[in-house]
Amino acid sequence: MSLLEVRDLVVDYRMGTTVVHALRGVSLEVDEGQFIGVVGESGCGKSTLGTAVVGVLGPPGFIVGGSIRFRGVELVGLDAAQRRALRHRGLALVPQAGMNALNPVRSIEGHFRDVLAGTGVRHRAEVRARAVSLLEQVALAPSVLRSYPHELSGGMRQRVALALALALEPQLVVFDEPTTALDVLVQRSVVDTIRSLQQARGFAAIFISHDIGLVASLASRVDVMYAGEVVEAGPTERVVARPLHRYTEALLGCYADPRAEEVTVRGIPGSPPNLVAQIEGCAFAPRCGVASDECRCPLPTVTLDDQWARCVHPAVAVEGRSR
Ligand SMILES: Nc1ncnc2c1ncn2[C@@H]1O[C@H](COP(=O)(O)OP(=O)(O)OP(=O)(O)O)[C@@H](O)[C@H]1O
Repeated sequence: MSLLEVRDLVVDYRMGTTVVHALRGVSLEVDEGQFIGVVGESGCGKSTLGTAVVGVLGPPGFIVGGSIRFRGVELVGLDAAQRRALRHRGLALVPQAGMNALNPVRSIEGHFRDVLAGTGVRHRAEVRARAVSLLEQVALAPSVLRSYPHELSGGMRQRVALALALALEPQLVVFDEPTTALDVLVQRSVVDTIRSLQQARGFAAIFISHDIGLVASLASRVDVMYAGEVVEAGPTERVVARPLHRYTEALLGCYADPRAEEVTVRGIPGSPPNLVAQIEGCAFAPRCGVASDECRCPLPTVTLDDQWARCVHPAVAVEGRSR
């Protein structure tokens, strides 16, 4: 049994009569201690997936189908109190580094007090000792406890968010674009901290990013999302070196290897589809250079070793093809 099993997850955002179909049947698995990446362009549903998994998706977002099993327990359909209890027993979210990840009028110590209260740690001295130890693990000084979020740099706030997530002693951490708002050097040092914490503590992780290069440096497996679906998945090295789906191929073309002799970066023409409309067949077809009429019909799943994609015209010769 996997630590996390997501099956055919469907999530809509409902605003009056408008419905955005943000997740259109997403399935993925994460094993104990496994580090997976979820990549895709803005608006493809990555954050929706992350918030649904940790149980913090709220109106106007609704799970309308599918299943999320964590350690064999079905999370879909739990009430808020049950979800909260479960979060304190193994699931944590590290959101983007922005100010809104932390309460601007609460000191950092106050944040630790709130989070640790949920784990039964309430005595002031104990809260302080745990917080100092957690801050140390993310390379922050104890004096940070007295600070308010606006007094810290973006990188420091991101480290605080990381320490707060670790306070829950999670078995699975969802990192939602944790370094997007940071400059490149700070980004690198936060990523190094995430990597070494994961190795030391052995938690499983879902690292959400639009940057497939960054994900490749961290995750052993990657799921590529487009328009609310996983369109390709497999071991990261294989997906990066030999993408099957034309969208993954295009996404990889957007990132340059700075060590390459000749650097060419291509954008992807057009933009992702509007998720209000129903989509028939491959959502990437209108932007794909090799699309045909078949791409507007139900799609085959093509496989090569332990990599798969839902694509009519895979970028390399495949071994298997099934409907
Ligand atoms: N609170 C909301 N209300 C209405 N629509 C939403 C809401 N949150 C997300 N959406 C819509 O759901 C779809 C998926 O959004 P989501 O934020 O999950 O994508 P994403 O891949 O995480 O994008 P980004 O990288 O920009 O955060 C988009 O069409 C988005 O506009």
